[in-house]
Amino acid sequence: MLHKRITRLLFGAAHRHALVEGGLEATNASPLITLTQGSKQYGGRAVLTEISMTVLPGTGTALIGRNGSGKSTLLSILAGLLKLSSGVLTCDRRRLITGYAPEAFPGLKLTAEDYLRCMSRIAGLSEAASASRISELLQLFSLESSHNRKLAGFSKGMLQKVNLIQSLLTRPQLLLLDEPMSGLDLPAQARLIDVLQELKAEGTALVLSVHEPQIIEALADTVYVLHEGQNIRTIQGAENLKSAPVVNIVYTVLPGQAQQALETLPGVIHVEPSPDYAGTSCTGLTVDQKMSDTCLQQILTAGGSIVSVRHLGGLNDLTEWMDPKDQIGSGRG
Ligand SMILES: Nc1ncnc2c1ncn2[C@@H]1O[C@H](COP(=O)(O)OP(=O)(O)OP(=O)(O)O)[C@@H](O)[C@H]1O
Repeated sequence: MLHKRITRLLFGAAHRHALVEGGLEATNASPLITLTQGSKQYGGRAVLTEISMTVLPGTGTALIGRNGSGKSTLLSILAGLLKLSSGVLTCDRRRLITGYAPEAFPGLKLTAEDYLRCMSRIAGLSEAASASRISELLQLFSLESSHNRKLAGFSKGMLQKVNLIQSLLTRPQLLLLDEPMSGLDLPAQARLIDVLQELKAEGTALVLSVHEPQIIEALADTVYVLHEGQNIRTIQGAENLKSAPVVNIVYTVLPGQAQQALETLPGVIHVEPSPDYAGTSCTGLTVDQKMSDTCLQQILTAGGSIVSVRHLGGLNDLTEWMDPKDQIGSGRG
């Protein structure tokens, strides 16, 4: 009974995706899942309205928005655990290996190790593979000394670690995490970011709901802002996904060597050609705000002229939808 409940709760995702597959084996570049105009209603009340998104392998997608904006609902739909009221969710893989860590995780009567072994069996891991992966992950999250304790006696942060571990057991192609940092201490947050960056580099697609800009900077390529169930804004591009404020400087083209020296300065995020100004070719450079004075000085010293300087807020501009916390990140390393 418990076995069935856990399967439905946490591994329903893989089974459901098998049902909605497109039928063709996808190439690396094709989307893992595509949601087209997905809407969800509860008792006639709209909680998601015509959301469209595409999730590619090796990418990070962040969902942000205030409480009740629809993030968890959207993740459950992507996991295949919740049915759309209208719209279409397609999966381009014959069988998509999906990891899903829901927002709330039950304090079961099983020990952490028994629970994780049970989840590994359901996922089809061999006894040997399961033992070594569980031990590796328990160690990573500093839970090895609690492996024999019952989950019912775990703290919120410890339960969240077990929740994350179960989602990582099979090295998923698609990893859906609902507020993954919730309850984690700073070292655990830093370790989780490292693990997620590694998985992403290996091709796992991440979709996570988050409240912290620093996490977006570390992991996201695209951010969807949800408000009252609608996607009111989509943000892409490294220069737009920095947690600290950035500055965009447009200047007249510099001699090759001077330009190269400028580009190698720390804090430079992005360089691209800019439209001509008064018949002179220009370059646009985006840089961390704290390095902007150094860049301006270097441009002038190299004989360039400054055409414009624009201050961009970085993700902290989105405080309406997120909770910047300076201390996250500082616990890293
Ligand atoms: N089973 C349900 N029945 C009725 N309404 C629901 C149900 N589940 C969620 N909702 C409603 O859907 C809306 C979106 O909820 P959801 O949990 O997706 O928001 P969220 O953005 O994840 O919020 P939070 O940041 O608080 O976790 C809310 O108004 C919520 O009350």
